[in-house]
Amino acid sequence: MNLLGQRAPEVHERFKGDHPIVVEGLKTQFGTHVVHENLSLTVNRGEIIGVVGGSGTGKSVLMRAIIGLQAAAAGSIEVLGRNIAGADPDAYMGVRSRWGVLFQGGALFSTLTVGENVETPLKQFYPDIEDSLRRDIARYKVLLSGLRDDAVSKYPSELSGGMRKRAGLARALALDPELLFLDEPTAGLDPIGAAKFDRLTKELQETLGLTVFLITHDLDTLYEICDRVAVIADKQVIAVGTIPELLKTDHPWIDEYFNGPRGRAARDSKVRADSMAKSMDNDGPGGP
Ligand SMILES: Nc1ncnc2c1ncn2[C@@H]1O[C@H](COP(=O)(O)OP(=O)(O)OP(=O)(O)O)[C@@H](O)[C@H]1O
Repeated sequence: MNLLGQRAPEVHERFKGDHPIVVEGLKTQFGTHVVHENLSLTVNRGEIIGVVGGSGTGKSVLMRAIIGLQAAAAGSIEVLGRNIAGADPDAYMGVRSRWGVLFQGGALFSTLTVGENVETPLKQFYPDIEDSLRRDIARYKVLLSGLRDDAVSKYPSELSGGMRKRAGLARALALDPELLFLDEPTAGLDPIGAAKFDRLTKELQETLGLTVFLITHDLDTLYEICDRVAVIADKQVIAVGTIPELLKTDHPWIDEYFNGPRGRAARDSKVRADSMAKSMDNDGPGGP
């Protein structure tokens, strides 16, 4: 306990197991409206898993259940080896400090500057950190998220949509998380901004060793950075695998999603990008 009576997060080692998220037999519902029924999903450590599905199929509710914000009517949810559904408040706070979340729209506090937004989780979980150190950590996370130094003192209303996403990402990274949850991070961004955000996500995953749970409708994101994709339909995860693996399934939604006009365009653009990268590699630095 610190002087304010708050419990500091327990000291822990990084999770070394193979599966930082294991959901089994999950049921969620609002009144009589059942969103998930017997849903299971296992996420591999270090991967970027894309989560797709039609509107209203329960992608965000699944994320909220995994991070303990949505009660499960049945089933089990294990995050970083801890049972989330039945965790007591202390155990929950201990594991809660080990993930970061970028909600749809960024969910920044509008009355706080970007820097203060990023400082918020640090204040909550590490209230004993000195002010100047906390400010320095926040500034570092802002830079890590690809914003300029002067963004630290700006208010969310002074930022573009893309910058707000990066500010939300900086806050999600505040506690050096092992898991990063991103809910439609490229929604509303222009294609160039979206591609930059994708690259940033990939770089962070690789350099910080993150596992990323990424909800998206963006086919380019799936092709560019996701190791596997989980498809939600009919209240369950109906398939999970690499895109080539998913293409072999004969579910009509998966077929239409990946083989429809947008799916084909995303695939063609990925093939073009790969072949350009290959020819640049072959030409080498001295090539034409
Ligand atoms: N707090 C809530 N109260 C009642 N129903 C809710 C609540 N939150 C979500 N729902 C319902 O749960 C279902 C799944 O919602 P969710 O937001 O997870 O869908 P989604 O797959 O993320 O959709 P989208 O792709 O449009 O963002 C929807 O029918 C939604 O109306």
